[in-house]
Amino acid sequence: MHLEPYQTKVNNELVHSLHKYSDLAQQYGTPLYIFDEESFRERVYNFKNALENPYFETELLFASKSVLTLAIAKLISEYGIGQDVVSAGEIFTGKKGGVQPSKMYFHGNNKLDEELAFAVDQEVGTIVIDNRMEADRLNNILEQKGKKQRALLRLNPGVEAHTHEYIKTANLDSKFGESVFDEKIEDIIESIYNYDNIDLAGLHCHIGSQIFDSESFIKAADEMLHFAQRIQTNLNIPIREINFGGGFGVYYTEEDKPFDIAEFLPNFIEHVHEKSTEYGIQLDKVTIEPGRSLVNNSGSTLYTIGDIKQTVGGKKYAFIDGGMTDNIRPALYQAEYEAALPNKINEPVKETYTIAGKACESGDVVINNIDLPQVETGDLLLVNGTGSYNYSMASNYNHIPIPAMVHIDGEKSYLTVKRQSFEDIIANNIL
Ligand SMILES: Cc1ncc(COP(=O)(O)O)c(C=O)c1O
Ligand SMILES: N[C@@H](CCCC[NH3+])C(=O)O
Repeated sequence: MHLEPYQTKVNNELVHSLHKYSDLAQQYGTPLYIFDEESFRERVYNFKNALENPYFETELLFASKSVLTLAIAKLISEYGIGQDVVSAGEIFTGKKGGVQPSKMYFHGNNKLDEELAFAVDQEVGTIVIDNRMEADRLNNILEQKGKKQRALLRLNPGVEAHTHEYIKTANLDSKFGESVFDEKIEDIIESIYNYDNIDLAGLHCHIGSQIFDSESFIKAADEMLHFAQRIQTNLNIPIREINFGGGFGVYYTEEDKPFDIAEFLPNFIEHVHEKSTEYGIQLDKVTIEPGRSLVNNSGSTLYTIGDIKQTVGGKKYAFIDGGMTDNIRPALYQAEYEAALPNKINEPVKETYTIAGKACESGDVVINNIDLPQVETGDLLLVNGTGSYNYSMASNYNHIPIPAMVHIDGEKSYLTVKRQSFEDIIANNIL
């Protein structure tokens, strides 16, 4: 078996600060979600820079389903980016953290009446209508309140994105949006446009998540612009904004080859400009709403190794004090991660381990077969690339408390989410 030098297994962005981790573990305990503000700021800056252009207004929105806490919401508002929300809960948290509702885009395939009413009352800037029934319900709510609401319609452009089945969103049977291939699509758009209380500003699409083929985004843009031309020509309805969603792939392991956003986005914007000019569409605004690619590699999770077990079948387990309750992705999507032992960073690789969590579930494995130096009880294990869809998908299965979260910024660290207590877990129980 050939084992590579240990350091190459570590995501570059976090290598420089490996020495900090034992201090953080001492101060905050483990398991611990760690969020690096410096790299997040840098990514926001790169995205914003790459969107600048002389043709139309652009806005960067953060898909807050990927991770949302009051502290993250505060950063979003400080960095002047908008928020993609998918529930009244996300609107509530975003606003509490300082995001202006006018900078929110409200998505979701079954927004409840209460949620729509809440969004309208909070003066959420844009509601992304998912389907014809929702448009009808929204208009009724607006009529009752005597209000007008800016909206986009979510379309499914039918672009095939090569990603995990569960995180594809634009195949023909997707539950999201209305299809451009629906024979009633023009009627649907016309009736939404004609509602007195809905200001239909344009269209939205999102073709899936963790996508590495930049061509898929170009194809989706072509489809959307072509469709916008059809709507403009056949219905005389102007499309002023297109929101192209998120979905840019990120690095988890060596198999992932993300494209460079700073290179891709200016070309994408240029392409959108050229195509919209060719089709005679006067776009005022273009929006994108990445989640994962803004935060994933700013996040890591620090665990403590507990027991180590050699099975009769020959597998060597190193158990951690967390697992699928703080990171469901390996169990849900066979997602892969890299990890390191911060206190043994210079030691040579010794053995292959399976990193398993403590939940009562055989599938509670965070990393299958990772080569590490000799792992001992009490070692710290740092799993990289957990900044998105980890905290936001955490659960209390087995009544395991959700870990604390700490933000680091250079030498500074501060707690942003307290570790759950057992009392917190049963806070809503009634005896
Ligand atoms: C509508 C919408 N926008 C944005 C996102 C963010 O995706 P990602 O985190 O892959 O950038 C998602 C999630 O897939 C989504 O459903
Ligand atoms: N939660 C998924 C992505 C879903 C994106 C939201 N539509 C993940 O962890 O990869």
